[in-house]
Amino acid sequence: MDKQLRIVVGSDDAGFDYKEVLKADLEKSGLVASVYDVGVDANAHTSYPSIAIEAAEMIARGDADRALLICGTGLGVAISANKVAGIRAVTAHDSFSVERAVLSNNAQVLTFGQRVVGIELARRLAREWLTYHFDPTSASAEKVDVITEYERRISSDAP
Ligand SMILES: O=C[C@H](O)[C@H](O)COP(=O)(O)O
Repeated sequence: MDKQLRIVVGSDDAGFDYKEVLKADLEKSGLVASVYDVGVDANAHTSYPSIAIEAAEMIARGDADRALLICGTGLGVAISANKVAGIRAVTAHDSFSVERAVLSNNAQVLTFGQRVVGIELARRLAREWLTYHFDPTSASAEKVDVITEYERRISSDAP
């Protein structure tokens, strides 16, 4: 099951160093089907919303399963990814929150802040993240459904 995951990684320049380390870890893990990098590249300065929206849209289109996004705090990429319909993105810098982000919230996007969390903790959390899979028959599913239903309602109400 783990091998089926298609992961998108992305960062702004404030998260570039962590993005490169975490991408290499994912590629070496043998636990993911593919890793796709939406940037930034070294010396690039694309802002965090553009990167996060591109990654989130890949998930919304069904081209990827999850995204791991890094900026200075992890907050800007989470806010931006959450603007894409159907996307649930969270910043989580502790083990329990990473677990619950998947098992409670079915969050497809995990974000870290390079200026907030140490690299070894970030690497550990990313490894743990891969081991969790949302159970659509769990008691948490109906709560996530409320979010999905709200999104459906507001998009059908839109002029
Ligand atoms: O959430 C935003 C990020 O932390 C970003 O990397 C830095 O943004 P700023 O340069 O606007 O502080």
